[in-house]
Amino acid sequence: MDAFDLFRKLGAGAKFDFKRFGRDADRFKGVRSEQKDGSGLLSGIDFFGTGLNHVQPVKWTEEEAEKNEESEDGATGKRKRQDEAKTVKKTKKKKEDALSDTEVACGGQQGEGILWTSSADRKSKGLQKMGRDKDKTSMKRLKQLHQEKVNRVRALHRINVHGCDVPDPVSTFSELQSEYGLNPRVLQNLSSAGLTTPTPIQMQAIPLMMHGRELLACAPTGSGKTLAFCLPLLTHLKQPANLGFRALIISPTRELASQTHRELVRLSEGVGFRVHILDKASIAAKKYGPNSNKKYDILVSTPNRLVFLLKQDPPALNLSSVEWLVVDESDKLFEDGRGGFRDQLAAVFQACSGPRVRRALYSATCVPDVEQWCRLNLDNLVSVNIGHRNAAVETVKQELLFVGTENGKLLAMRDIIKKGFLPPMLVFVQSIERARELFHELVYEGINVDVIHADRTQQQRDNVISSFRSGDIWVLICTALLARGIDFKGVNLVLNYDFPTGALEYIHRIGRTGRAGHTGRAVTFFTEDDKPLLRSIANVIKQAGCPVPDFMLGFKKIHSKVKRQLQKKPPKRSTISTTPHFLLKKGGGGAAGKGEKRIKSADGPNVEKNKGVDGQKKGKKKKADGQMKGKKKRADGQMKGKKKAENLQTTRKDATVQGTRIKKKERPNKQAA
Ligand SMILES: Nc1ncnc2c1ncn2[C@@H]1O[C@H](COP(=O)(O)OP(=O)(O)OP(=O)(O)O)[C@@H](O)[C@H]1O
Repeated sequence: MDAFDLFRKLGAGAKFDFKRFGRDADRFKGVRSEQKDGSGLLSGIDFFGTGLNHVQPVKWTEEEAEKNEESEDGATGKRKRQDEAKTVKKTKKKKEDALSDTEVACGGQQGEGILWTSSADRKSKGLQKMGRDKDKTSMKRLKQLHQEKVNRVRALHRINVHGCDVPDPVSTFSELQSEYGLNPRVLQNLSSAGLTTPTPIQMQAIPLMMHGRELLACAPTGSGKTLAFCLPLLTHLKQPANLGFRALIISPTRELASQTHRELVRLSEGVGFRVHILDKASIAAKKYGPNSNKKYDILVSTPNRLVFLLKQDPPALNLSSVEWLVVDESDKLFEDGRGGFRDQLAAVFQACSGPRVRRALYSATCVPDVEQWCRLNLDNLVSVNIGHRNAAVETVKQELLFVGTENGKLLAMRDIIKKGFLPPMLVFVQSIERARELFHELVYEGINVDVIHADRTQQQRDNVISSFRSGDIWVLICTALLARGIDFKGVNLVLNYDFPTGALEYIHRIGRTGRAGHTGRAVTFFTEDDKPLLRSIANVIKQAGCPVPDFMLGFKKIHSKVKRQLQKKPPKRSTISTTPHFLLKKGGGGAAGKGEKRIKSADGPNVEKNKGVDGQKKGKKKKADGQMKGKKKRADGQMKGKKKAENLQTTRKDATVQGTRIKKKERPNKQAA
């Protein structure tokens, strides 16, 4: 027996993989059988060119083998039959595939003996069907891999999305240029502002808005929501057009509106967009009324001013060209009753009557009411949440401090000042009256302190804000007016002198520090009176990873009705003031502000209703904090003018005021009203 015979015998019955070993078969000059039937295909091959065909017929496929075995069994039964049917189907398919493969492999040259083609040849001739299948599979696989990558990015940045056909998040600002046509000049403005990488909310919300999707976005305080809605607006509008306002942004306070306005102006520098903010109603009516030239593109406003203009006859503003309506601090604007803006918002939505209007709602907190409204009213809504909903920002170190009584608060506050703190500090109180009282207590401590609330004139408010930004004021006492959206760079400490009226207000208040990745600290005083809300605030603190005593978490949960009541009407607290009332009145210090006259705003009664959030008091006679008297004005104890001494009374308090003023002179407050 020669080597060939031996090899052939050894190889008898073995399957030969022609796909893999086509070259070898070629080398050994295999001959193709003329039989078309696959079963005879291999038996016709003379592997070794001996002219003899001793090779045992080879079973065609494993399936066929199985089939044969089954039929030999003679097994019956439904399941078996089903299995058989399946197997037959599979076999048929495989056979077809094999046949077509064979046909391709044979090059269609029948009757000339088998001409084995190499695998390279077969590839080149294209195993078309297999190729197509392969393409499909690889496309599917690629898609799957891409989705996995997108999911990983979202998980990494804690981006949660709900909705269909959500575009992929972007990871750089330049992607916005290449994929969505962001104006290169805007990109340049971004980088000049030092903004290089998008924050998580920007990564996901910007592509969504670029695709024209209506959106409910919820992301922590200081996480860059403003940019997340400003960039898509600028891209969508492309360039200035004299069509009237095409984008509208509503903010709950005048301070926030002007901050957003500034941001838009900065971003669109060099592009030419006309970004406006509603100022005085009378001027606005002329500027934007029916006879205006419509040379404006983007409007930022508080709801009250806007509604005031819309309600004029004829309306002093036309919003029918609006293509994007953005509601910032959406949960605040959806609040109804006192302090809320629901009715005004409804009027604004109605006025944006154009067929192409898209809406986006943003906030750091989200309430079920807003979510439900969005589900019912927005088109193909997508909701985006970054991290946990309604959670405090994790970059703030939060503390709760029991201070016993109202007097205890003042002592604790003085203690903070005495021990030393790093300015700037924001101090929140629950009412305008308490803001004044605290101011008059602290102004004698010799620190740069000022106060802001809705009863101060717009000019005073603007001055206070810019002084605080520039570092002239170190401690700023405020009401809820500054709780939302205001972006003071580098606030180091937020002090909740009065307990917040709920968890959401707490989240916004403490969010004035620890912004854009910076760290901050928040201290919250509490007394027995604050027990009902202690549990929910403690939960927020715990969720952010800060320690809270366990007993607080165990307090009884209060009914949501009680919560709502507390939100609207915080507990009555005894006065902060340590000076008898009659002395304050006599001195005109106005701690209680009793001498103030309430003056109706040009914005109508709603402003009055919403004081503390969106109010500007106007009129011929203005008195802020009871400080202005006739022509002589004092801004919360900081007196100006030549005849300051006239205002000084012979009270202990006024003597101290004088002392404070001397200190103030050492650090002149340029912006003081
Ligand atoms: N991509 C970015 N990279 C770095 N800083 C950014 C980026 N985007 C925004 N910022 C900065 O982060 C700060 C906070 O942004 P912004 O005021 O938009 O926060 P916010 O999410 O609207 O907060 P709030 O809920 O309190 O209104 C701003 O000073 C802004 O300039």
